[in-house]
Amino acid sequence: MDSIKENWELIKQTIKKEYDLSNISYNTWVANLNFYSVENDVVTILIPSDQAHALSYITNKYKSYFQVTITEMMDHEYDISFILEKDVDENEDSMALKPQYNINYEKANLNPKYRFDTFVVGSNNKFAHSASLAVAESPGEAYNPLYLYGGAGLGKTHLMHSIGHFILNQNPNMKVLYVTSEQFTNEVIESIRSGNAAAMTKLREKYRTVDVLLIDDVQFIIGKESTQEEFFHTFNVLHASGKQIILSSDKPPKEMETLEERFRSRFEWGLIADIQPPDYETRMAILKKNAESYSKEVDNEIFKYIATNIKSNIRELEGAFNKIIAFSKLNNVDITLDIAEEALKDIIYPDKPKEISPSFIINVVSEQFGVNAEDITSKKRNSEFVEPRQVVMYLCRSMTDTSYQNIGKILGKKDHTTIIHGVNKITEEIKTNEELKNKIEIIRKKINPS
Ligand SMILES: Nc1ncnc2c1ncn2[C@@H]1O[C@H](COP(=O)(O)OP(=O)(O)OP(=O)(O)O)[C@@H](O)[C@H]1O
Repeated sequence: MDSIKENWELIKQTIKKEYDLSNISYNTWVANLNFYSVENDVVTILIPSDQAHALSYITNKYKSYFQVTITEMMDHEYDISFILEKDVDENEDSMALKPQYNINYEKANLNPKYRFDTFVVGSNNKFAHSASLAVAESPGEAYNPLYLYGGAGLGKTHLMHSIGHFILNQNPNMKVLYVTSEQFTNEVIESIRSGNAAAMTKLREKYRTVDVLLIDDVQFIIGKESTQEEFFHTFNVLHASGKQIILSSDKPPKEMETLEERFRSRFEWGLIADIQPPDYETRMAILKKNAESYSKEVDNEIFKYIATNIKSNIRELEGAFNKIIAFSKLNNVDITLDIAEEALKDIIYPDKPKEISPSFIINVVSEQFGVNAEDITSKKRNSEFVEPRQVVMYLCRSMTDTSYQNIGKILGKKDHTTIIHGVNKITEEIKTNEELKNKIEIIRKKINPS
């Protein structure tokens, strides 16, 4: 049997083919991964040091691909572990710390794209950005809790993840944990439902032993009785022991009508920082930064067109740009102002009020499910893409006037019967599946906060 090392390039190519990876995904994430060792049936793979921020992303997304492919090719079961190149190069003494660093990164639940160096600072978010940096530099000391608030799609989540990455880079042994309030709620409900004391103890251990806890969209926890009670005690334990808490919400504490006084006072202990909608210059800068990963030159007029017409939500701004790119690729045309106008005609109506577009729905759903928008509109049948795709079908029907035929077209030329099936499937599923119902509710609020 040939060794894994000798077959390394073949293994990677097989993964590309079998899992239908685009050239961009393959070149960005897989091509640079090198074989390091096999010991006790564990294959260790080297990640280049300049991708340190992507360790947890690569592990989450590609570990199983490598495991299945290598096991099948070698006809022997292997486990997979990833290690950063720089950790291997360093001397023996410091190696003792490194495995912990890897584990901490994997557990932190951070999106590799959301870092300080990919965050554009403008007058709208300057204060929140400085406060986040201050907290990242001295967790537990500068401001505790840090409470970030602002409208939908303005960068709260991006800043939270940036703080997490920064802290882990500076303090590899710190335990950082990012969760959405939806994840937190589901875990609390699950451990209560199990009726098992050990499950509750495990949950408490998970949340009360971290050094940095980041909870996104905390407004969704407020009012949910047992979840908010669990959150309250977690908050107290962490705060009392000087651990850093970072929260985000759509409103400042004083404007949250149903917020009890005990929460309000705690949220106000540290620093409250708001993020406002971006001004024109910041919108242009974000669009240009976003376009850096696109291989072709884009005329400034296109950026101006988007930045002039989409003002209040950065998720929409990015979605509009992605839509123009997709439109030009699908129709095999260059990007001109006419093409941009055509591509965005369902988003930008010159004189009509803004409507909710299917592409915006796809964007929000993909973010909430943690998958790429292009996978939702692809033909891939992997289970992780099927459910979000059906949720898009369901929301397009219930939140827009788009016909079954058009939803089918938008979702990669699917037949209208597939769309009807998807819509029915979700309609039935949410009658019994609380978790999915909750998730869809949050997505709805993100799509249409009013
Ligand atoms: N200042 C910025 N620079 C670069 N990208 C940004 C900036 N602000 C937001 N974005 C991008 O906009 C998108 C939406 O941002 P994010 O998810 O952080 O918003 P949010 O405020 O958490 O929204 P929600 O309340 O709906 O969850 C993300 O892709 C994020 O990377």
